[in-house]
Amino acid sequence: MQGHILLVDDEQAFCELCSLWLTQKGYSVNTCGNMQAALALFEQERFDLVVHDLALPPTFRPEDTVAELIRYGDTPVVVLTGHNEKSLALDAIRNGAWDFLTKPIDPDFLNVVVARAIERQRLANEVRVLNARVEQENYTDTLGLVGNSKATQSLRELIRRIAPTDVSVLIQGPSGTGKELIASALHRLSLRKEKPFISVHCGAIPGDLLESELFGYKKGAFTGADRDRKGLLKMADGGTLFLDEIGEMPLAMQVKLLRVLQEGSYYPVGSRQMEHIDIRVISATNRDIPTAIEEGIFRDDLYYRIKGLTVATQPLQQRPEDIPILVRAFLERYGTQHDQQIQLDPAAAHWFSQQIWPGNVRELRNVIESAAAVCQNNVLSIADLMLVTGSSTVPADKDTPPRQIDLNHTLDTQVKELEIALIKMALEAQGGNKTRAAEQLGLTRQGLQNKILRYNLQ
Ligand SMILES: Nc1ncnc2c1ncn2[C@@H]1O[C@H](COP(=O)(O)OP(=O)(O)OP(=O)(O)O)[C@@H](O)[C@H]1O
Repeated sequence: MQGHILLVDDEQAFCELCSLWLTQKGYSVNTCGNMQAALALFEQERFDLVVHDLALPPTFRPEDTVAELIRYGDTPVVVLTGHNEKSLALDAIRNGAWDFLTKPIDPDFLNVVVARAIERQRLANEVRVLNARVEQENYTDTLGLVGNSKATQSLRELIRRIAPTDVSVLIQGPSGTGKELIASALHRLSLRKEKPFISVHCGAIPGDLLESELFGYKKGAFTGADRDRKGLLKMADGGTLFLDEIGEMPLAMQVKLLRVLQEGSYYPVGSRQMEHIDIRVISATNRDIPTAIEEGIFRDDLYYRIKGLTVATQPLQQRPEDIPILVRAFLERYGTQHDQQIQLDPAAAHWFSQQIWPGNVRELRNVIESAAAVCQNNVLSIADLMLVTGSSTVPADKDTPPRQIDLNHTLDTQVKELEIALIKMALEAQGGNKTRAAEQLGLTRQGLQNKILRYNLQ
């Protein structure tokens, strides 16, 4: 079939003749005698072209038809006009019609105009598909980083540029904003990609174990060391060592790590044999390291060593335009994993954008996966979201901290509660960075510090 055409004309004999010409050329044709019926059919079926008379019942006023042509959207419309209706034809074209034909219709002319219009529609569809593909690639590229906000776009660009270099990278940002994802993307795009990517969660390994985990040990080095064990540093040799939550590393271990990074060599616990390694170090933290240095819990020399290039991740609150894209991507991933296509109810889609996500992308993803698991008939609804989040109402607005107004409490108490909630939110959103949290709240750093002390929020 060459294309599907909707022919709208109140003259039945003309419709029959025209349909015959077009079907002989391989098109399929539906005819309607008035615009109302045509629009109803247009809603139900997908047409490649509409061929439209202008003087139609009930009013037979061509201007009325011209004004309504817009309702055929992107589908090309060829209008049929009488001999002295040139200005009407021009009006129709101004209103979006693709071309016009003057009655009486010459079948050869009809054929040429219809073929051109259908070809134009085919090309427009192709462009649309290609654009959607490019857009999709922008949203989720090989880095696995979904989102199309300015922040996410810049992040991708930065990753692409710094990945092939061997420079150390410090990724800084709130929890759940993709720091580990970025570290692994940096490795995958680096020249070390064939070698190991070893991830060490510095906050999860107890301080006294961290040294033997990183450096490895010799049999008999301590009670329980019943065999030689290779450390994570050696395992990462030639590849990338990812030091997650480096801000949590005990000070004593920081000194030892600094030495390894400076010298590229170290002794495993209980060994006299020096090991040499060649690693690229990527670190991540949700702490504000300069503040940690001021507080004496992080060494400035180690900071300057690991800092190299700093990549900052933003909380979802600062890039809300990523939320719908992430929701769609996680639903699709869930669907692929479970061989199930899940639709998102429009109210549920709206709900996601209305929420504050302190746990950022991780929290968003968990909520989607839990709701997808309990949803019925493959449609994820508000009720599913309420069920998995334990909420009973939809919060009013994302800028409004969730709280109850209660006339049984004094204004002072409630203002204080609101202040505490806002300060906590800002600190959480800024990964504990007081300077940025103060900026977000419109306070000076000292002003914020005073409130933190007053409300005992340390
Ligand atoms: N832009 C993104 N696109 C797709 N998935 C993302 C994105 N950002 C984060 N995620 C997903 O969110 C989850 C949390 O990400 P990740 O562990 O990288 O965050 P993090 O910043 O390292 O968190 P933490 O500081 O708590 O360790 C992961 O499942 C990750 O795949």
